[in-house]
Amino acid sequence: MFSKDIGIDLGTANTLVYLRGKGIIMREPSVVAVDTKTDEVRSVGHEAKAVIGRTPGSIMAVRPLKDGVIADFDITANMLARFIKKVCGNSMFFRPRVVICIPSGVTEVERRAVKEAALKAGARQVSVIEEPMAAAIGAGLPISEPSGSMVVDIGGGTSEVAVISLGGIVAARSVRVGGDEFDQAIIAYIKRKYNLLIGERTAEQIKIEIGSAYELEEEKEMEIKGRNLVDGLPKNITVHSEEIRDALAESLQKVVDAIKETLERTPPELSADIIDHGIMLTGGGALLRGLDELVHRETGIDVHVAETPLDCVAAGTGAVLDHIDLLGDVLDDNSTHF
Ligand SMILES: Nc1ncnc2c1ncn2[C@@H]1O[C@H](COP(=O)(O)OP(=O)(O)OP(=O)(O)O)[C@@H](O)[C@H]1O
Repeated sequence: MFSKDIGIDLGTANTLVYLRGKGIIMREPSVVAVDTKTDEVRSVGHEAKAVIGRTPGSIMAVRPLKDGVIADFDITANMLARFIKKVCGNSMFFRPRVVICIPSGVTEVERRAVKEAALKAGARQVSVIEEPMAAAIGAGLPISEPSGSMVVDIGGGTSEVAVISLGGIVAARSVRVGGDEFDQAIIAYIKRKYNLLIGERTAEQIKIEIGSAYELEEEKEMEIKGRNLVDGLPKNITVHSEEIRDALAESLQKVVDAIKETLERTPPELSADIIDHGIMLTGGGALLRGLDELVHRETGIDVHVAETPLDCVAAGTGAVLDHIDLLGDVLDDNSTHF
């Protein structure tokens, strides 16, 4: 009754925390600012993201998870601990039970490492849930029924495609392509075409403001600032949505290919269900304009975008906490008790 059970979506781009009975209570970028002289963590989340690309020599903004894997374990553990403290307060009197969702590409060693980090941060019991399963539950798909559902979760570091039936993953594919690669593709394009160097934050802004996967009814344009590689001076240019679509095409094709490969490996009865129910897109990448249309054109199947794509995974971990009796089976069975 007093326990603060929490669900955590530990993503490469964002970390979200769900508090049982309350809903999502924290959304922060998975970024840590570290003082390289003392190895001290200065700040995490929004505060740390604001300094990316703007840090003085001794302070470095790090993203401890990259491409769907934990690039720096100690910093990930530190970040997780700070986030858990933030939502549970400093008093660890009522230590939380934690359901944590991690990218499905992580190794067994990393999975154990994340559990350990959560325990070190004060959790009483830690269970892990696969990302596409959490996304499917969060998007409201009928995962427990004997009917096939397809979910495509496009995050920062990875895109996960899965077909789920009877509470289990029947076919799945994970590719290390997501919002980060889209941003890098934009940086490379602008550099090649305009000799202009832009930062990751600008590239993400361009993607969100004018990026698209399919022709737009009304094409858009945006003025951007960067550093001219010819004379080294700051420069403004105007970019158009058609150009950004070109820049993104190759990366998007990798996501489409992963969907097609998963469909090819799906048992025929479940394929029939997917044709009836359509494909569900979740994760921040699902917000890219026209992505549903592109996937529809390429597969011939109806595509739906989840209502709040960025929240699906966290909402899914929360639903498991709220209905542990019904959904507990989707957790890995060897939860770690302290
Ligand atoms: N409106 C938008 N259009 C396109 N991309 C967006 C939009 N809003 C957010 N994104 C992108 O979504 C990504 C973050 O999505 P999300 O929070 O689902 O990832 P994550 O769960 O942290 O990553 P992963 O699943 O790889 O661990 C970022 O790359 C961000 O730029």
